[in-house]
Amino acid sequence: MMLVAGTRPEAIKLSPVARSLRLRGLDPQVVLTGQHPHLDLADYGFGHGPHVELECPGQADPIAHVGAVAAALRPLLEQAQPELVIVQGDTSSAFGAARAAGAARIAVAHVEAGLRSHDRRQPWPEEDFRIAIDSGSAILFAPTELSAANLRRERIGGQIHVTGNTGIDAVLRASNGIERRAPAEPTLLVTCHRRENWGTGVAHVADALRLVAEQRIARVELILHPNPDLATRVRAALAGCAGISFHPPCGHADAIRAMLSASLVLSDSGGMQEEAAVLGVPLLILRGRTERPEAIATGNVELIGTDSGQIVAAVRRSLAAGPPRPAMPFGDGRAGDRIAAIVDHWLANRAAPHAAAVAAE
Ligand SMILES: CC(=O)N[C@@H]1[C@@H](OP(=O)(O)OP(=O)(O)OC[C@H]2O[C@@H](n3ccc(=O)[nH]c3=O)[C@H](O)[C@@H]2O)O[C@H](CO)[C@@H](O)[C@@H]1O
Repeated sequence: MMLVAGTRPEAIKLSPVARSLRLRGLDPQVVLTGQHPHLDLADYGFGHGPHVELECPGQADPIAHVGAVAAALRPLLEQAQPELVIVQGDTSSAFGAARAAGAARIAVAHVEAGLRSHDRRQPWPEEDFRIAIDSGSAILFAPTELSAANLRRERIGGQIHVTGNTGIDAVLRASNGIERRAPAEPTLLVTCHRRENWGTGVAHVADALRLVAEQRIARVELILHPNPDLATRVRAALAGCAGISFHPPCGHADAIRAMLSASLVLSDSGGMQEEAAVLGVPLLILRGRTERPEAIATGNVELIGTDSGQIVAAVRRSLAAGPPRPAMPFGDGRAGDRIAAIVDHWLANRAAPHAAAVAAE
């Protein structure tokens, strides 16, 4: 069996699966596509095991990257002949791996299946990629009942299992022993990387952050993305603005520590919406739509978009409100164990027809 990951969030969300599979004696072959080059798996809870590198760095054109990953993975699949390829989420790495497996007639299991914003342009290309991965998967691990309902509505052919999101396993592990620490002065933690925000979105967010810092509404701590082009763009948009500190991308435990030390998080990240709900940290989503209405329903997370006036107003409102309570709409932290048990069962039953044929000879 093979696990394929390309980006930081895939490493974070596949590490609980890898750990639970290993505990069952099912040692997956780990393949890194290289979408986030120099991804150190140990920074994201994956441990130091052996892995194969495909050396396909992320490209400006995500469709081209899908093709590159599929082409690079295909010979490896032909040689290793895994029974199952496990992918996670909605990246070009995940879709490229799923396509290569499909072409080689190898079954695909999709972790975090069924997330839908119901708008193919927001987020693009992720909504397209996850729909395509789901439609070709034999096993679909839906994090919530709502994501399973999305799959049933689309009459997806594979087995659907509601397992919880493995990101919750990861955040509970990473936050173990880290206390929520209210900062002495109001502090915003900011991340912004979604493709639909690369143009005017980043500029509007930058305007809002400049206002927040200049009017001393809060201190701004901005974590840059591993994509160097994007990091340069964000830095340039905020150049010369006092009250804003830039930080390089960090490991998962440090990211969780930063969330727990902030008064408020502003982000277009998907995983941080799930984490904010669990950690009881308020988060404003810098996007027009979300595929995680469960996070909004907790009251800890609010969808505000990228209009600078609305961002500043929402920051003021949120800072004035009391801190929210932790909420667990995405699972109980045991998704990895459930997924490993289902994979184990699937592998055993898949082997049955062959075993029966051998026994009959
Ligand atoms: C459309 C959409 O929502 N798609 C998502 C997208 O991922 P995303 O938007 O969640 O991606 P990021 O924001 O990059 O990562 C977030 C994670 O990184 C941690 N973090 C952050 C800064 C840092 O310096 N160090 C860190 O460790 C942070 O705590 C959190 O755990 O792809 C995933 C994979 O397929 C999907 O699951 C997922 O639906």
